[in-house]
Amino acid sequence: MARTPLMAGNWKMNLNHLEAIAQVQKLAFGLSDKDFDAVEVAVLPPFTDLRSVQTLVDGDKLKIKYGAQDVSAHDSGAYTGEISGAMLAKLNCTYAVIGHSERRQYHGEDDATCNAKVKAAYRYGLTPILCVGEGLDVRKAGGQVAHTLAQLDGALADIPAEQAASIVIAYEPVWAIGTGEVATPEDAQEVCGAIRARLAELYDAELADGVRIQYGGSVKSGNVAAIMAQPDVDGALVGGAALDAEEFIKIVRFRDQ
Ligand SMILES: O=C(CO)COP(=O)(O)O
Repeated sequence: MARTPLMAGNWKMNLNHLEAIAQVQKLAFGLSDKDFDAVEVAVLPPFTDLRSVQTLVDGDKLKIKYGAQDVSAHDSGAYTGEISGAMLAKLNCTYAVIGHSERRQYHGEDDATCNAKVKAAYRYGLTPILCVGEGLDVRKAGGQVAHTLAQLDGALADIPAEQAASIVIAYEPVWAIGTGEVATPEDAQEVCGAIRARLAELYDAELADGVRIQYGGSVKSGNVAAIMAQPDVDGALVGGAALDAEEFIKIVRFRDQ
């Protein structure tokens, strides 16, 4: 099955709502219909930017998709500081990132939390971008596949095939995030291939064949082509390089690099 590559910019805690408007305008100006025919492009701004991004995307009928960097596991109520799936759906978000390593590391999110958030995303029609990946200790011990697949199993517990068919998985080895140390294309393929094989076991081969698996961790215009050449890598989840519109556009145009 031909999987449309997904290039998504995770802005993390960068760019206020005014800067977000400028950034999306730069992307819209720089990208052409030809780009959007070949690649799905998404931005994942902070919550406070989403309304501005929605207004711009709707008003100018932009083909850029957008989503949130997290979603609450709860539907509504006394959860100070949380943002619900219903609120994100109301903003026409397509995606919700779930289980980013920074949420796991700094906010105590575990696989059960991720599972609850995946369910919450699907309750409101949001597509999860589920992040998985090992830290340096696990990598040094050669445990990257087992570790990453255990995260996948945990987050997908009780998720039916109708829902899992649309999920996006982002393999982000923690040691490669923001470090400038990119995984080799072979490293990325090893784990992304194992993720697809596990999806085939958990569901079936056809479903696994259709799911997009991104690589994330120090992706730049200079390394994206080699990573995208791997058979089981269907896109990139880009952090730092997504804050530079020109650089992100080059990443979208990975075939030209
Ligand atoms: O965490 C990431 C994307 O979610 C990757 O970040 P960097 O591209 O800055 O390494």
